[in-house]
Amino acid sequence: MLGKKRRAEYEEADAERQSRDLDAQHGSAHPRLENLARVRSVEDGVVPLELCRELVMVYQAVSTVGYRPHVRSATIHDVVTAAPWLLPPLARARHAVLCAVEAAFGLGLELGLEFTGLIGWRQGAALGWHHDANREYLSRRHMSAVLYLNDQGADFGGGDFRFQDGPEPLRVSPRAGRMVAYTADARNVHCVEPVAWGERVALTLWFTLEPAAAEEEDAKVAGVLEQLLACPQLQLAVLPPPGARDQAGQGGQQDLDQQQQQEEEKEDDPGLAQADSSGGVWLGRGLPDTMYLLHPRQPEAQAQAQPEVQAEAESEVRQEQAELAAPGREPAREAHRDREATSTAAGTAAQQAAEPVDIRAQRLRELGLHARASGAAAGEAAGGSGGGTAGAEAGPATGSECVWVHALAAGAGAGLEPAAGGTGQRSVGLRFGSLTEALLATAFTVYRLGCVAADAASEAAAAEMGLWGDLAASTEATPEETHGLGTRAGGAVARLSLQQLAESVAVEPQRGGGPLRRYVAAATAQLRRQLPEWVRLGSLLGACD
Ligand SMILES: O=C(O)CCC(=O)C(=O)O
Ligand SMILES: [Fe+2]
Repeated sequence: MLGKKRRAEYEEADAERQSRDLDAQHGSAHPRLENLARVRSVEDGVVPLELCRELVMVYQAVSTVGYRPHVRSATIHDVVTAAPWLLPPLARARHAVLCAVEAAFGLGLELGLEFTGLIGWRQGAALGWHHDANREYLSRRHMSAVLYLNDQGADFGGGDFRFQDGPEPLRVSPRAGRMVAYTADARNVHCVEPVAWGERVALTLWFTLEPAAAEEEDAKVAGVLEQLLACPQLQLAVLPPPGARDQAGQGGQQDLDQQQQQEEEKEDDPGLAQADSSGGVWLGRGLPDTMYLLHPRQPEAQAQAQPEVQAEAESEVRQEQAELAAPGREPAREAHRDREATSTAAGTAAQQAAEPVDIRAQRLRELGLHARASGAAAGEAAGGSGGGTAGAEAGPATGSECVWVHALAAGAGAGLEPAAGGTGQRSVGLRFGSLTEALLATAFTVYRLGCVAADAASEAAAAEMGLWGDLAASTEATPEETHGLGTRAGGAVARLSLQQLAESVAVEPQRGGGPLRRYVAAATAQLRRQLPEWVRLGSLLGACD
């Protein structure tokens, strides 16, 4: 708890801040936002209630005091630093909000995330009239979105959000799953009324139209994950990528045995053979390569015909990884020099193309995770040299570039079906919107493996697995939810959830054995060492100050 003196200091600073807010010179709209059809939007059901509850738990586990009186917060950076395995729900929610904001304002994939934070407002917390770009250093904040995670009346009293003037609605009463989004400029002066009791928890996001600013948050998160995944305790016995026999793992005889068995299984395992021949991009040092084969999705015939392009992509990824690992790095900064120009092109293409174009795919290409022009019109327009093949089996065609994880290409992903519109092929493509998302998936999967190993040993881990189990049950309702990292406007792109990816690892394949199962056995043995620490941190879930 804060001492009285410190609290008084905070309150004084806050009062001063608020009094300056409306005098601030900043607050003119970004040119792109000047002529929007609307400047604010309120929408319910932006994420499922289960996800809201989960995020409240993440908030409780990670938040700290400090940034204003009676308010606690956990930024995405706090979460990745303190408890990276709690990132996936945060990543899912921020992605869903991003999609909702883009759709509501017709911003066609132009927004980048500048700030992601879980914020809890306790009794007495309030915020006077202000707009969100009211400081020089905040001028790159162009759009704001607040996703409420719990319910006024049930979890807290007071705490209404109000706009000072302008279009209706002028008052927004927080409830779980409700989002208020608005331009951050002076057209949207707003306040938060005092919280009378309880705790009001929200996911607050700021978006930017500045490409460089859009990268910083993700780069920080990816940087921490990279470090974590490279840490010795998490070094996994890496099975060699299919076909890369000279890159045998470090685990001695056991790995060699696994490798041998894997080779044997390839004979009757078309999925694995396909992954092998398409020569995808392997993500990350020390990662479970059998699970994370990133490669641009393409017809099989092309996959075999263009190995050199794949090789180029692979070496670009290695270079990128080296950059990520280098101290003082500024990842992918150079790649963004031209982004403003290309994103304008992307915007035009998005308007012209019948299907949406995913600008995050462009970011992936910049990161070197994609290097192929395969003739998709929208993709070419969006990036010049890029382009991918529409997802025939894993969702309605989008014409956008994709990075696909051929998860468990051996088809061992029990519980993973091809996404909506699937043709029933065994190879399952998972689409990630960014390197960060892919890394998050990795971190999450590692965590899940730890949970599986802890199964019998730890009540804390088991309780948490129960939570995930409930979520799994709740996501079976509709294909959209099942594949729900969120659907883009018009539902044109379906995504598999990270949870499903994790489950694909945790669930033992029905047909028994296979490289996946052996991988899980080897990895869990190693992860067990890490487990006590996870359990200790996991038990912080639900703890309050
Ligand atoms: O939590 C809310 O409803 C709005 C918060 C807000 O206006 C801000 O953080 O700038
Ligand atoms: Fe605000």
